[in-house]
Amino acid sequence: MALPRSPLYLVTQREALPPGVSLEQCVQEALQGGVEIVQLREKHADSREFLEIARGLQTICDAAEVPLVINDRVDIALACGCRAVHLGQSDLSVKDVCALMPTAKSIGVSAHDVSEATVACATDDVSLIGIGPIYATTSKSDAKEALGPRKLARIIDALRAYERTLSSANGRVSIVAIGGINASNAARVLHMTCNFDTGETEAGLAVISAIVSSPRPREAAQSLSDILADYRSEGRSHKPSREDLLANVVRLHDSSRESGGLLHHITNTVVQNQCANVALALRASPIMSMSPEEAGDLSAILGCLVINLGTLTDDSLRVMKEAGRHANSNKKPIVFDPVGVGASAFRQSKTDQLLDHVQMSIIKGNAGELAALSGDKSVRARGVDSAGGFADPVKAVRDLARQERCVVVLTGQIDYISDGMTVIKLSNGVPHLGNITGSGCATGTCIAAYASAAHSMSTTMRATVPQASIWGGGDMLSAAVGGILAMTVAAEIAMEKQPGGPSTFTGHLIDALYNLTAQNLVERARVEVV
Ligand SMILES: Nc1ncnc2c1ncn2[C@@H]1O[C@H](COP(=O)(O)OP(=O)(O)OP(=O)(O)O)[C@@H](O)[C@H]1O
Ligand SMILES: Cc1ncsc1CCO
Repeated sequence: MALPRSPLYLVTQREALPPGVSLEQCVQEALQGGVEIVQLREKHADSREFLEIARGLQTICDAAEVPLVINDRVDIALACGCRAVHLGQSDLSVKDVCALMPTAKSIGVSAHDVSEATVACATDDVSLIGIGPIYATTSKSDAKEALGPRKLARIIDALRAYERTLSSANGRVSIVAIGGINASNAARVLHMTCNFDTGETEAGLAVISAIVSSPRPREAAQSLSDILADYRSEGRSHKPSREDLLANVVRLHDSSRESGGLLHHITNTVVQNQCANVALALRASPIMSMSPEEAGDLSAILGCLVINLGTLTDDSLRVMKEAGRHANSNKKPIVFDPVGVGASAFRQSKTDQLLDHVQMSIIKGNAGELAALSGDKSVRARGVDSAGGFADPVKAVRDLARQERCVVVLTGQIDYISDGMTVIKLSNGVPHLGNITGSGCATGTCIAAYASAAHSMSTTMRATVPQASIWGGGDMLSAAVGGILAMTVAAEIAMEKQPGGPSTFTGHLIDALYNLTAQNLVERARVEVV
């Protein structure tokens, strides 16, 4: 029986069953809900009891045509006629298991980092690797530090890159993510494991308590199986042309003028007023709220959340995490502006925490900020400003979009936008934008206004990146193009009013944003799909 590639994988734990429920009942129901592999894991049973349970589950799994895997105990697997085992790092080696069980059909191995994962996949004998723990878990007493979905993605990327170097006929190993996964965090895990070339997840989900401890294991399995299905069936849509993009921007512009959304800003104290005025000029409704207590209520009605790191404190980080969590579970877009992230170790480490916790839809920053996010030391930052640029900005935005699985916007004299596949170059704008504080922050507000429109039009406008559609609920690539065009084209119109300096320029800029038409955007757009 071949293993499914990204399976819903149940690991048993009798101690976690609700009172009165037998393991057989639980597994039976879980199989009806869509579980595709069952692993029998018994840490406290004696050998005879273990074998008896294994035989019972083997019968149930055979009837459902689902593979049963025995954790750790090759002797039990041999005795019950099961030819699949799963091994931890301190269990028997793969080589020893192959010697004991030459007829093994499937060997799985647990891994916590790139080195353990690559060692496991170097041999033809391993067909599945379980990577974890992804989140903190109570199901394993000796569990290592939680990896989080971003580290999981990096391990999978490294593993797949390593597989490509293998000259043997090794097939691609199946991967499952394990540790603290449940219906509320599963989509984030799958989002981060999506392969950019196929649009499908590279990993399945292994769960213990989310199914075993549920009073309704069939429904619990079914909801996880439905989430997985979203990440298997999404086809990748075509790369948009310049004409497609501009047509999308026009639709977003018209929609936002008709009914602008609510833009919840968690932003810095320097630009609050300016961003609220920019939102109003674009017919959106701003609300600057810093209370975690109301983040849930706001999330239910908002069009887009803006998270801006400008004057970060531990208190504001708490609000960002709480609002981000709500926005993610309500599938609302989030625009993240990592202002000055490279300026201090404090900002860098808090940003890492935030990105582990919240899936952004769009990240917008100058070169210094984006270089800090991607760990590129070649671009320097000066506080909140950038003191240089990328040697290859096209590659920089594409790579960061792939790393963070979202749309990335690089601002500067030339702006670049990528969803990880397509890169768009925008050359509108005027130098005065660099002479007023917070023009980048206000650009984040412009992008949020178009992202809100994209979210509300998500049923009619399909995203180019399937996984972005899950988190932004709409075409975030076109929204980013719309937001940048709005700011830079309005700035060009403002300059034509001949402002005396940065202060009058700011006034003209708000007026130009207020009077901006879709025709202005299309006629002036200097946009190129690279
Ligand atoms: N020299 C320039 N010529 C044209 N457009 C520019 C220039 N400098 C900035 N812009 C535009 O200004 C907007 C803000 O980008 P910028 O890179 O200045 O943000 P930032 O550094 O994050 O700003 P801040 O920290 O003040 O908020 C972008 O839309 C960008 O296109
Ligand atoms: C100057 C400044 N300092 C923190 S945020 C901010 C606004 C521009 O990013």
